[in-house]
Amino acid sequence: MTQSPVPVITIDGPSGAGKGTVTQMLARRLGWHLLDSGALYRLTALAAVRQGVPFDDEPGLVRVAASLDVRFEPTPAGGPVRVILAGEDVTAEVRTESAGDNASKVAVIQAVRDALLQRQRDFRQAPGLVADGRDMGTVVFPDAPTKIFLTASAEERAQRRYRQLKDAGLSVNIDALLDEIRARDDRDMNRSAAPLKPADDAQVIDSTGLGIEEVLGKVMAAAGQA
Ligand SMILES: Nc1ncnc2c1ncn2[C@@H]1O[C@H](COP(=O)(O)OP(=O)(O)OP(=O)(O)O)[C@@H](O)[C@H]1O
Ligand SMILES: Nc1ccn([C@@H]2O[C@H](COP(=O)(O)O)[C@@H](O)[C@H]2O)c(=O)n1
Repeated sequence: MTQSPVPVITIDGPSGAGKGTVTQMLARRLGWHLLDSGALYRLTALAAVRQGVPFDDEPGLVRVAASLDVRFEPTPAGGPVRVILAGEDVTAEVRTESAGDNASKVAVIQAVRDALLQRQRDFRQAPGLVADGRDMGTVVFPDAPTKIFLTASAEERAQRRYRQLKDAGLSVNIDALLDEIRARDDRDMNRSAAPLKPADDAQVIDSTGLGIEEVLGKVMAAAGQA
């Protein structure tokens, strides 16, 4: 008898749409594993900077991506996962705006994406996986039974990021954040390698004006888990 594949819920969408937040809440409620695929691109860029590999050195970046020495360590009481790169805790560094921007520069290279593909697929473990990214439904898990494309207006995403950074005690400028979000959207949507777009069979959820619990409810309903 053939075994049915481990279920996957993919959550793709642009930066600041709430993918990470919803993915964490959903994975916790279902007791499933979680893949933060953006972290792998952020870590590739960070490791490249640390190893002195320039972003136009494609073979160098592929080497860095293929040999990433990373561990994701859950914290007690369901706090944020700690990210350990080559033995060093880089949890805060990997979440900065510049780490996200650098990630989107290395993510345009198809060979870098190829080097990270199997590592992402290895997260598919029983009882299930919730996977957050840009190409989870289109490339990494094309057979996922539930695909969500979570979006929101660029203005609202910039506002959310503004509040997040302000709450973290950082000095930020809303217009600069909006420009950065638009530039990242443009790079992610218009690259030739796995561009950001909804899979043909994705359900699109626009979270503009919706609270986090409301969005979670819609995602769970779409996944048949309500
Ligand atoms: N529906 C919502 N309403 C208000 N704030 C939200 C909502 N969803 C997420 N947020 C807040 O917006 C910020 C960005 O959310 P999150 O990190 O989940 O986005 P993301 O799509 O994973 O972004 P990225 O791709 O850049 O990692 C966080 O501070 C989060 O708490
Ligand atoms: N599946 C993915 C995930 C991410 N990227 C690129 O990484 C950047 C950072 O992602 P975050 O989700 O952590 O903000 C993102 O802007 C993409 O360029 C990707 O290409 N594919």
